[in-house]
Amino acid sequence: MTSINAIATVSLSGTLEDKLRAAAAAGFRAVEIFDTDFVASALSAVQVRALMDELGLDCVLYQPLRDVEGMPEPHRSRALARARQKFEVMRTLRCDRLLLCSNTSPLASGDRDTIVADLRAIGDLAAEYGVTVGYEALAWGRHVADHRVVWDIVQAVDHPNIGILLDSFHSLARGIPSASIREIDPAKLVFVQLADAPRMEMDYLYWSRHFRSLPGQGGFDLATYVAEILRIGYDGPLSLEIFNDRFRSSSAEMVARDGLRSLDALRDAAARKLGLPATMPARAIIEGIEFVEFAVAEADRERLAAMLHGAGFDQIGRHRSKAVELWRAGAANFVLNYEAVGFAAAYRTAHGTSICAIGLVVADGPAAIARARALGVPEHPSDLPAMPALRGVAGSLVYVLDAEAAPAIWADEFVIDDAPAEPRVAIEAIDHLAATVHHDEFLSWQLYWRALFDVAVQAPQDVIDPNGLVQSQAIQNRDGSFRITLNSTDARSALSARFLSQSFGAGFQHLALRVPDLEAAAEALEARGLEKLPIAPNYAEDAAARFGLSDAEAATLARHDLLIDEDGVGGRYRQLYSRAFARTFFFEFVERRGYDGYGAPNAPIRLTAQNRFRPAEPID
Ligand SMILES: O=C(O)c1ccc(O)c(O)c1
Ligand SMILES: [Mg+2]
Repeated sequence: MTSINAIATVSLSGTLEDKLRAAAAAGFRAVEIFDTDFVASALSAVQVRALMDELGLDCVLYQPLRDVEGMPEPHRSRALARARQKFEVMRTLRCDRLLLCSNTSPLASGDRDTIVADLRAIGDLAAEYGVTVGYEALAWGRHVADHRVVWDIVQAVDHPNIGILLDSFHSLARGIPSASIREIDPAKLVFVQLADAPRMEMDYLYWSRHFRSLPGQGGFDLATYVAEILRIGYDGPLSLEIFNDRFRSSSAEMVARDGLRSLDALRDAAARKLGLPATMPARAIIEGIEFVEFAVAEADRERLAAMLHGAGFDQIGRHRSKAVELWRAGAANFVLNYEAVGFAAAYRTAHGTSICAIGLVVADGPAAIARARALGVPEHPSDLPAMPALRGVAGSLVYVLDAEAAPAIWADEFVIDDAPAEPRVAIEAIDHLAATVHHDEFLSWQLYWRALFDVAVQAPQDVIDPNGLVQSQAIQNRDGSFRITLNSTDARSALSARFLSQSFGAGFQHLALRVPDLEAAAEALEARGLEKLPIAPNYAEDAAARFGLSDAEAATLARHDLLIDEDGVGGRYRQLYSRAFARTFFFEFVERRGYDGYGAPNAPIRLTAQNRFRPAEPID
């Protein structure tokens, strides 16, 4: 089985030197050098080779050479001259594979015999330098845009120095069946480039150059693609070639680290498809959210207690030895941590009163931790051996509770009071958590959840905030008992951006609680003093017309400031929002009747309502 992981320099930000250093620091031992990165670099080929020696990197591909086959003179001779010059550079770099991408020039001939003859000429030249050329079908190639056509041409060329190069983006963007890879002779498969991408309706070139992502961050079935490649016996490098606008402005170290993690997770997924022995435990099955932990500043104690009370929670326990309280409503547990030292205290210092950790119940706790280790996800020392902690992308913690051990934690750690006399709001459980993350880290968080846990993603949503566009991605387990949405924006004044600056970093901005009947819950919440988010009166009239509501139903929406959505196939969702605590987090109450989404059409209504409470910008 193949084992070399590589990354193309084009995937990483910075100068060529920055890119090489980041790749090596993340643990890569091999890279593809992107032609423009080298041409633009202040380093000579000799210096690049010396740096790679110092960093322990091999150059496994130089790429691309463009617009060669089918060109009329004088372009044909020029193309051969360019090829020779690249072969000279490659000799110094000690690189023996070159990527030739299919011609996009309007001058190019589609005549098959001409293309075959030109590839033979390139092959003869490559032979002089001991180079093998991999011919790649660009999805937008002028005459060759499909790897099946490339394979047909490569067979006709029949030259020892000319083979096929597969790039998952070009194959999967065009919907070419992965089973077609079985036709390829592995001895002629020169190299494999991998990229994922979100599914979009867009021309191939623009989609490829701006929206590629790491495997596990998009919508392609890369596990099947790689399984087919390994099935035919390919044992060369698997290499990430990611053109992505976010990555161009992100930390090269973060992208390189995520890149290696994504390849390891992908190899694992492909091995499972092939029934090969696994190298790490399977993605962990999440059974639910056991608790959410708040780091609370002493000064916020009363205000937070009032808000939680209004939200239907009661304190039902105290920690046996720490300044920690347990608040509960139904199956939703909130842990309020007032400790002066430790993780929560440090988190509070950095972010203010906020959600600092979540506790997830997984089917097999030790296996989940073993997988995290295999993927290089850092652990955080935990006081409780039964509850190890993983670091989330932005520093909050994910406690991992084994399903067998979870029920014991409360009675072991806490003195539990009798049930309070006041009737509670009929809260069932935590429905979902909404995380707001930095624009740069949006894809990193996605990979984190998708590589570690057995979750699926819904289609990404664009949400309109009155002050800018927010991208939202829902992630959930199979039975919907774990749901999280990731939200990010680069619009400075959007609510989620203000949350990031107000709370000094990414975190959970809102938490949704599921109730069986939102009208009854609204009455109970109002009786307990919940401060609701007022919704514009225009909304109920619009919703009544849109969903054919009775006058009574519309009046209920208006009276309780509810939002409603339907999925058109019988599913219905109703929502009620609280005001925010200290401009940082807020609650949502949801009634979910056969509905699997998050009320995305209502997000602009809610965001506009929240915007009314936005404090005036300081004048500076
Ligand atoms: O977008 C491009 O031009 C381009 C270049 C080289 C590649 O390997 C590729 O997949 C795309
Ligand atoms: Mg490519």
